[in-house]
Amino acid sequence: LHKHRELEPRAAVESPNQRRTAERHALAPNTLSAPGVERGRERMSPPVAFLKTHRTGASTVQNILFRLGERENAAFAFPSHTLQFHYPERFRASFVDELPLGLSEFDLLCSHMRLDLQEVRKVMPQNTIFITLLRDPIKTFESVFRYHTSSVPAFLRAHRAASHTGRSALSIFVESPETFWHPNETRNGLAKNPLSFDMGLNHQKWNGSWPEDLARLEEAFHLVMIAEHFDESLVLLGALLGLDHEELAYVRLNARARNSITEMDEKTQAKIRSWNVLDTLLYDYFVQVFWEKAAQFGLERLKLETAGLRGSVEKVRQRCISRSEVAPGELEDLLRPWQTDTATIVGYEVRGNLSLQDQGFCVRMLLPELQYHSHLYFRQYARDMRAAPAD
Ligand SMILES: Nc1ncnc2c1ncn2[C@@H]1O[C@H](COP(=O)(O)OS(=O)(=O)O)[C@@H](OP(=O)(O)O)[C@H]1O
Repeated sequence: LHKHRELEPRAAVESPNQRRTAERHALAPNTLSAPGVERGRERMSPPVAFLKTHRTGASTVQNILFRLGERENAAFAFPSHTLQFHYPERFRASFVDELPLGLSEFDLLCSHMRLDLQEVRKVMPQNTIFITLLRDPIKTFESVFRYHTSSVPAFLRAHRAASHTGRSALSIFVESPETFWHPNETRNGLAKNPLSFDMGLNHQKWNGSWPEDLARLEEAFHLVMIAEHFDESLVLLGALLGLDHEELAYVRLNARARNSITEMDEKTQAKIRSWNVLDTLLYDYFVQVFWEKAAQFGLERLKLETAGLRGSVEKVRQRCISRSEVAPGELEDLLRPWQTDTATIVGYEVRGNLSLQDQGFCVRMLLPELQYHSHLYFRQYARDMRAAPAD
């Protein structure tokens, strides 16, 4: 495997994201790879398009898919620039990088985008499995607000208005969101119904086509996972993709430190719900669809499999992690998640004295998105991921 390449993201101004050591890390071999997998393609699973929604637990699912793709030497449909498909623009097939030399189709797509189903279908093979992940809209919004405060104009205004008031920017925002939010302003997609926005729906207001749009999404997606039933969701994902418990085992990635979570009283929660009413509609709809799928799978079987998966998750934690919820400043570069100026994202310390094989397995399990993406991108194209084009 190539050496992990350091990246200089365009916006790397905050010290928590700066590479503080000159150390370069080689990723130890992927223990789950069959020998020689670097050369030949060893695809066993169907092609997958994973719509990576914001602040839902999607990096954790993406990590499972990254590991799957690396193991099987899959061709990733990566964005041509950065980690995201020109977000928050609506996805277009032209945002995808070229097919790797000698290949005729992509196998996996799992980077952030605003969905356009027809455009994704132009990129992915016909038998692609479509999956995504939704989270309780109140929790999602609180997380999105805190994490993306500086990059979403409406949030930034509320943040400024809150300074010196002793109140949270979130409570000030939801008290009168229209004061801070302008419908035509770009980069405000996440400021109202972020889940619906990512799903490509009209996220500003309900209209007559909503029921039809929801039904179309239901038809298109083989599985809409639910973060509140994360393990059950993974069991259903495993059944779709033919993955066993060890392949589905995960650690919770991209989580905020406790002091970066805004406490919400009931009034604030109710206001968040009403500002994001379309997300509630979307979420409730797919929770119901989820339990229909679970019933088809068999509820007793689901319970058993979930317990089995949890056992594997626990084993992986024991095997790989020496410390959890580690502050970014204490993490080595390779394992430090991307930070924003309004949220601290914690990570993990990998156990010392691991065999080379275990190191390869464990480091991949804990790799934050940027590091894993750039590793896979380099592996696929033998060049570094491109920075965002200049405006
Ligand atoms: N397994 C599992 N179950 C439940 N919740 C989980 C899980 N994995 C990650 N998380 C929580 O998801 C939040 C991060 O989401 P994303 O990775 O989608 O964020 S991002 O959009 O890629 O930045 C982040 O939420 P907050 O900590 O509330 O911000 C994570 O804690």
